Amino acid sequence: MQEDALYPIMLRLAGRRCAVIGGGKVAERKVAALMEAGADRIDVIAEQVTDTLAELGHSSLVRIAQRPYEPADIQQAWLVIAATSDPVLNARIVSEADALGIWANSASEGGEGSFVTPAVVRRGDLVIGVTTSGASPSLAARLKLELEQQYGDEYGARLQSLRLVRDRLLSSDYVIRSETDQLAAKQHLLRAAAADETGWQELARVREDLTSTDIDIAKATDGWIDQLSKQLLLGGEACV
Ligand SMILES: C[C@@]1(CC(=O)O)c2cc3[nH]c(cc4nc(cc5[nH]c(cc(n2)[C@H]1CCC(=O)O)[C@@](C)(CC(=O)O)[C@@H]5CCC(=O)O)C(CC(=O)O)=C4CCC(=O)O)c(CCC(=O)O)c3CC(=O)O
Ligand SMILES: NC(=O)C1=CN([C@@H]2O[C@H](COP(=O)(O)OP(=O)(O)OC[C@H]3O[C@@H](n4cnc5c(N)ncnc54)[C@H](O)[C@@H]3O)[C@@H](O)[C@H]2O)C=CC1
Repeated sequence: MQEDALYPIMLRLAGRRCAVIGGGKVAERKVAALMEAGADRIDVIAEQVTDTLAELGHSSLVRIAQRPYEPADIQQAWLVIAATSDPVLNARIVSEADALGIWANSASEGGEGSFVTPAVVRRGDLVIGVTTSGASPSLAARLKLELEQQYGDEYGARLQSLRLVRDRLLSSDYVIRSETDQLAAKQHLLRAAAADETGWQELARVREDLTSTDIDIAKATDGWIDQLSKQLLLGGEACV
């Protein structure tokens, strides 16, 4: 195992305070990424900020303190990004954050702090993060472009459909009549649904056409599950 290996996780930021120190182009990109990830309270501390950041400062999401960094700036934060133009200061900020048990990233030295930020592709609930562990941020950006071509917007719709099927199948009152091992049968169907190209499209179409009630969606969801059951299960029938 490589000593500097990274452990990938996806963090939930809503309701958690983030602090970005620095207000240049890099800080701007980090703030945008935090907002895309659902952060709803970002403190920016910087001597100078870009016009875009100044504009964001008018919203309730981003609060800007235009002055040099002070250690008290991170004490209430859950996550800190040090993106000033001073690498020594960035190192100090992440080590102060580390000591307080706060997630910390340094934009000027990938080996410092508790996390690095990947290049990200978002398609609804699908989130793909790419990192080269600091070896080549440009390659991470390049691979992101390739993945954007490969995984289009349809993946958002696909996941919405799959979530419906999964919620329905895993609800405790959903019973597959022919099966003794309910969980194994349900997991079998869920794996098949993830590979199926037609069911999710039909469900997405029904959702788009939906004018009246949720019943159509429930019916279409059950229809997809039934179709998979017929192909895959002995009794060939799923029901409540
Ligand atoms: C370690 C890390 C720390 C962190 O920031 O978390 C880090 C560190 C550094 N980046 C530097 C330079 C550049 N970074 C980019 C771009 C991105 N950098 C990102 C992440 C990371 N950069 C983390 C590891 C990522 C990984 O390897 O997987 C991306 C993916 C995401 C993001 O920024 O959030 C984003 C693409 C976003 C997108 O396109 O979607 C470009 C290209 C460009 O701007 O076009 C360049 C110039 C070309 C080049 O150097 O390749 C320098 C030298 C600074 C200097 O010269 O002073 C350092 C410092 C060092 O090397 O230690
Ligand atoms: N991680 C990444 O993706 C990349 C990182 N970098 C690194 O990120 C850093 C920032 O890059 P840019 O945004 O382009 O720089 P920049 O020069 O545009 O902005 C630097 C910001 O730091 C602020 N600052 C400096 N000293 C400060 C202090 N004591 N207290 C508070 N704020 C202070 C300045 O006011 C300014 O807002 C650089 O160190 C660079 O090496 C550069 C490119 C990509």
